[in-house]
Amino acid sequence: MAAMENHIQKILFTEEQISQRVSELASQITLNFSSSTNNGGAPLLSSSSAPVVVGVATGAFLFLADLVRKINLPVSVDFVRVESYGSGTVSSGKPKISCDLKIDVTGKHVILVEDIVDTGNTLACLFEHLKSKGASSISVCTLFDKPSKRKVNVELVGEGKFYRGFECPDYFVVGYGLDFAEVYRNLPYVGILKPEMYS
Ligand SMILES: O=P(O)(O)OC[C@H]1O[C@H](OP(=O)(O)OP(=O)(O)O)[C@H](O)[C@@H]1O
Ligand code: HPA
Repeated sequence: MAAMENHIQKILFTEEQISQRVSELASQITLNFSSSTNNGGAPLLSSSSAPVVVGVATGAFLFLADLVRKINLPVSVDFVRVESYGSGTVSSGKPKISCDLKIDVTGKHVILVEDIVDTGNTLACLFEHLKSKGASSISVCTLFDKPSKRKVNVELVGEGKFYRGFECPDYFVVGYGLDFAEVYRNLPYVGILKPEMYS
């Protein structure tokens, strides 16, 4: 067994389950944004009306990379960096945007891609930010959703939709982008750490 696997108490979502669900989410997004199709073939959506897919760094980097490769639309891709957990397991409650978008999203459909929505603080902060930039719709695509921990709910903007991969039980989870103190993001699955790894 590899060293990092010895740190894991339990796997909650396997690599195969994640891959399958990412494909399903990508298909839903492709379908929802395809206004017309070419004899059942590729969507005719123009690149100017195709969505801007914004990954929330760092956690969403793997999910974003896997998701966009399965979306059959001429999307643009960008990142925004927001931090609120530092090296702990509890939200500071005050997310900070430490790196802004490169793409101008004025009048564009934006899909925010998150690894996890937990308290909702990060999403709420990003929604205010994107609304102030004039995005015409804001959707969320999160691989994990922990509704039991929610403190803030966001109201979707325009035709925005909420795409959710899995409901996550009330554990602090790591892997597939999710970290504890910046470690474990490169695990291909998602699980919980042994209690001794927090000390
Ligand atoms: O709903 P919330 O309680 O706000 O939590 C969700 C956010 O927390 C994590 O980011 P974090 O601040 O740890 O930064 P990271 O992406 O660099 O790990 C995660 O990647 C989400 O962006
Ligand atoms: O469960 C979690 N794991 C890692 N990062 C997180 N950020 C919010 N919730 C989590």
